[in-house]
Amino acid sequence: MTEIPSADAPLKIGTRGSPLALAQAYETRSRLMVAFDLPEEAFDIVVIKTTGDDRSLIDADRPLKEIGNKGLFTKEIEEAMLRGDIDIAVHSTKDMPTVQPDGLELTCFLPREDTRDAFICPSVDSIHDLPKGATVGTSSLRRRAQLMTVRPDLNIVEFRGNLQTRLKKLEDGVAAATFLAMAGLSRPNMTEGPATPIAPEDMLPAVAQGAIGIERRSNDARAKTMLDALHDADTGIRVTAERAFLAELDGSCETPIAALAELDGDQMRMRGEILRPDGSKSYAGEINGPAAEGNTLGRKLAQDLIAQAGPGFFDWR
Ligand SMILES: NCc1[nH]cc(CCC(=O)O)c1CC(=O)O
Repeated sequence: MTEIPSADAPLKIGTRGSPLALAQAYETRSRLMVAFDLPEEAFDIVVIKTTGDDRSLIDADRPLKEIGNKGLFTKEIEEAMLRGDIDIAVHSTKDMPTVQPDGLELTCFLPREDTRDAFICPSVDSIHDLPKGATVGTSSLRRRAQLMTVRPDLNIVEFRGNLQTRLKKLEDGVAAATFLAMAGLSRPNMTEGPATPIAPEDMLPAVAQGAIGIERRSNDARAKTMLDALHDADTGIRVTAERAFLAELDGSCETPIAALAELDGDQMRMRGEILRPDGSKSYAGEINGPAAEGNTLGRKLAQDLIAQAGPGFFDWR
């Protein structure tokens, strides 16, 4: 077992307070307890409220991107870590900007779970079976654009809040269906219910969907030792390639973007898609190559799509 430098004080694990975020923090703590044979008391879970958790902002039905897109769920957590109030931060990597602030790094990824989206609908099992003009709820720009390419007749409304809130809205007839990441259902153990996984061919997931990422201060030797032991190399390679794709395209959350890198031995297959927000145009592509060059593959795929889309594609921004 690796020796932990100066393990006297508990390791402070920062997280948001949502059921999904807490489940991710508990999973991280359990893995550290096993890896280093430590008791629960060796850790403190510190809940931090972020802009994205501010009910007064969230309850107003404004699209998330208007509230402040980049780092909506991460800014306050990163500030706490830079101050030393927490030592590590557990995130859904999907919510993370592609670049971390000076002094912090995101280099630890837990084994990736189901990357697919789920179709949540009490009445039918597929998007294609929804009645003409049906109302569906989502606050995701990507899902909205992808839906509009296949079902331009649907009435898409802003849908926010945790799983319970959304299910209640479906019950109340506010919408016929909604969408969630499969990983967001399984982590807090809420797979029961009207959820059908959607194949990536039908809805390519968001960059890094289903991957928990753990951030730390660059100069924290204890945190580095602990997180190095949890890191899953394959997940790291996949997520890094997808984030390179995202960085090359945009970086902000204003463009509907999807990507999925998969490994077969030392080979990577990566699919990507960019869309106009209204679904009127979408460009998709695929690239294959050595996993060791994942970063380059991600950037190349992004450039291919930019070339396909032609000049002016991003003009609506
Ligand atoms: N945007 C919120 C968010 N961030 C991460 C997940 C799910 C878990 C994951 O993909 O890691 C979700 C919920 C969702 O998209 O349904």
